[in-house]
Amino acid sequence: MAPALLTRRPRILYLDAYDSFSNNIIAQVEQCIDAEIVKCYIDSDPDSWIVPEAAKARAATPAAFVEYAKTFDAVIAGPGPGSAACDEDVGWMKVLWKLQDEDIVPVLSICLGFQSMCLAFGASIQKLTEPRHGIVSEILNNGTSIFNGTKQLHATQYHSLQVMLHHRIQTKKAVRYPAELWEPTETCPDLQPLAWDFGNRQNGAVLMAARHINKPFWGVQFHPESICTNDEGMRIIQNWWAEASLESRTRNLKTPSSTEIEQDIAEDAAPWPKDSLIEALTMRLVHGDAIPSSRATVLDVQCATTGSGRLTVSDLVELFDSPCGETIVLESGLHRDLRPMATDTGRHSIIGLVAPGETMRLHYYTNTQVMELRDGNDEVLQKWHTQAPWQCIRGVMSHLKGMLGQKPQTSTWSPFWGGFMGYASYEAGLETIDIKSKEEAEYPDICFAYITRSIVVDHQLKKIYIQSIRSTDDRSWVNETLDQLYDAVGRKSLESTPNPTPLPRPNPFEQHDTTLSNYLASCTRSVIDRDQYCASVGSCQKHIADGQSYELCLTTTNKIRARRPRICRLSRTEDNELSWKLYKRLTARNTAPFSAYMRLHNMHVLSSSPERYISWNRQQAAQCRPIKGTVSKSSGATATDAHAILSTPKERAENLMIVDLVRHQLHGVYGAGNVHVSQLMQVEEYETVWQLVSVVEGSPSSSISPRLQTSDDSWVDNKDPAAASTLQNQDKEEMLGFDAFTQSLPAGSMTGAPKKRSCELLRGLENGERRGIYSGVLGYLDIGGGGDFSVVIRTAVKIDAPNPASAVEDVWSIGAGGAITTLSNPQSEYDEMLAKFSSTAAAFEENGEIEEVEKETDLRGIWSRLMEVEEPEDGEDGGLPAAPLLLRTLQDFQAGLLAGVVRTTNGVIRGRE
Ligand SMILES: C=C(O[C@@H]1C=C(C(=O)O)C=C[C@H]1O)C(=O)O
Ligand SMILES: NC(=O)CC[C@H](N)C(=O)O
Repeated sequence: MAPALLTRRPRILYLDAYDSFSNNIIAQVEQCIDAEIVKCYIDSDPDSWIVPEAAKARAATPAAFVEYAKTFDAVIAGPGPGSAACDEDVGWMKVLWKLQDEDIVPVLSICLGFQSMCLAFGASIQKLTEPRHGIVSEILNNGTSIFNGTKQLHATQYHSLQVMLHHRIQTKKAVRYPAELWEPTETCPDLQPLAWDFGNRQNGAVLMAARHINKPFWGVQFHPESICTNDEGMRIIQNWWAEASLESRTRNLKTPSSTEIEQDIAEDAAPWPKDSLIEALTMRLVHGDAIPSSRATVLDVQCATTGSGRLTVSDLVELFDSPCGETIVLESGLHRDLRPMATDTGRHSIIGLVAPGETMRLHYYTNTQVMELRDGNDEVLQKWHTQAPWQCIRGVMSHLKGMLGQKPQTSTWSPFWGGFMGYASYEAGLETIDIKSKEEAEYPDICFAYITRSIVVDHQLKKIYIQSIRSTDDRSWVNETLDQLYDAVGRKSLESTPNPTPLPRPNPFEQHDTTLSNYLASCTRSVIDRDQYCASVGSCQKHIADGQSYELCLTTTNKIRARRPRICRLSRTEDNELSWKLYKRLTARNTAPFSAYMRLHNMHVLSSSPERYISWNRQQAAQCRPIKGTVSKSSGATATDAHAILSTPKERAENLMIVDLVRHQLHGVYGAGNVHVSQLMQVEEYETVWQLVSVVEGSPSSSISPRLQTSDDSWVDNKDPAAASTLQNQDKEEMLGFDAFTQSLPAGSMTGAPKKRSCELLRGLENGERRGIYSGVLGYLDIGGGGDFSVVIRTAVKIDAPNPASAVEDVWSIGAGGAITTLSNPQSEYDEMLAKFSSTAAAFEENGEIEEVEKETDLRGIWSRLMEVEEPEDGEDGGLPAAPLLLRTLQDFQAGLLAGVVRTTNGVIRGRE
């Protein structure tokens, strides 16, 4: 902690240039300095900020900003997309550098902020030869000023542009004597260099930090807050504050008191939607059209459990006839011996029973901003206009939680008791960051069914929970279902006796079904053209080189078309069952910890996602598990090869950027000191792949209310009206997970960073097409306060034609893509996209073998490069010869293999016969 030189708690203004790392900086500063930090965007109207009354009347002018800035002890000008030379990209930052002596405020500028500062004092901004995003390097500094006492500094960089002081080391690539490195130049006499990076030969010497020689302005080009910057990052902030607070001590600020601020917030934030509306909506959801009894509704969790034996999730779903109608299944993929694929993420499967005529739903459409409450027949009961759909859902969840009565009296816990199951589209996510989608969609952007009856399977304990949260007593249903499942478990066990080994999963590819066979035979696919995709990758890289983005997750929508069987046109049940069969083929071909089947409204969603977006438990501890980096085992790559590929700077940079982005999102909700990276870029071994996975966790701070601290078993229901105000605070604490869920949309691994600018660019690059359910999130919101959502990838989506009875063709959309960085190879990116598409498209192939996809010639490149790889002699035990194998070739090969262009037999690479 830096020495406190001010007699009161200092206030620091954080100017946010719409970066995806801002909250990490704020959290770091809060950990170094006991200060109040106020975050404002670079283009916000100062009048709309929490300002003293006097400043409130003024227009959004630089003068108003100056008045506002003067109320702070210091300012941090943060990083962001774009260029310091573009006024819109830096907003109010440029006013800082012109402050008159009497108004001057100490500033720490970071990255874009640093570039803006240097530009103001004579430097120019130039593109780096090789952009540096997510790259960690050793920074040479002179140990003075903000670097005072620093040891070896390793820091993460996120920049494409650099500051040119026209220093000899930059122009001549040499200095006359070592101390010249730290001297101001003739062009920029006011800027003293404090640090340089020599880590990249192409870029030469890149300026990493500077200070103004007689104004209290300091700046760094690197990111002191990144998870991969070492502890010296903290020391730099402390050093800055030690110098900045000396300046601040001499200033006499008129600062608003914190009660004034709170009042302002309370006045500004219009309480929407009204609590009474939310209550009415919740009642409608819970009671449908039934008239609620006079007593306050209590939702008891009625629950029974039994062993699952050898029953699979599919067996259970079919037992309830769910494939015939609407249903939602969240399935954790299992190994062949029925063990969970992943113990952390794949322990449970959840079947949401959608009762015909009974299950209520909420829909929301981004283009019209209309929300609908629908009844069990999918008819609209009520609809209303809202700009705050998530506030509405939040309110309902909060109310439902308040109605929770008795919890299950079981020794173990099911993560879902009942509540909402469904999805939010990518566009619903975009709306939360103020990117509007005006195009009409044929399906809702948010779709949640209110699930009151559910079956949860704990694959680890081999236990089934049969649960109901109906407002009326549902004991008899629970008991009948228990008997039904008990019998089914017994039957399945008899079927497999006397075979002592576990039953293999049924292979849907071996089961004969004429309708299905004909359907599959009629399938044709259309995949984006290689040149077109590579051109888009090139455009992404141009935007990155221009400093507009650090990483862009480019995607495309591929299609599979099939002739619709007559029987499916005639019978909705048959149509639904066909989707279910396709889902079973998908999970057999591409088993995944976040598989999901959803038939609701006009949507058929078949998902085999490997990626968790976010989960949070009932105590509000959240976990995100971003994946960036995959190596397929079937390529013949050994664990050593996988580690080698996944430790290349390209893969690590991709992963690091998303880890920092996810930390930023969680910091925004959980606050400084409560966000931890519990796993950083570890290679995890799965059944068929190695993955580079990080785990970022947010936990409620230790000051949280005792109610949340209690274990589930000692839950104390707090309905005492006297505790109302405490409850209001508790509401915030109890919805932390939900808030992290909504405030992190759209999922960062599908956008890139910085999120907002990247999403805007991607819309242009993807021709403004909706990504829809693909790229969205799918999962559940539990009435007990928890939740779990996957990222919707490796997923096929079909939307019913307006008149399904006469439609002759089914169109399945399968989105696929990948993160593009400056180090990406466009051809390999196409192959990677194709591989991801094919992992899902495989469900639509007749014999389960992957057919050659369109544009055969496209794949020749991979093959010819593979040919350069030494082939094992005939009869020699295969395995890829590791030494001559270029990493790039291995990646391409892997993509080719997934795409079905190449395959291995005993580890020896073969072309298609
Ligand atoms: C875009 C997709 O996947 C995303 C991109 C990944 C990557 O670039 O490595 C990995 C997992 C997903 O976050 C997709 O599967 O379509
Ligand atoms: N992280 C940043 O602030 C980046 C600044 C600027 N857009 C660049 O790429 O150089």
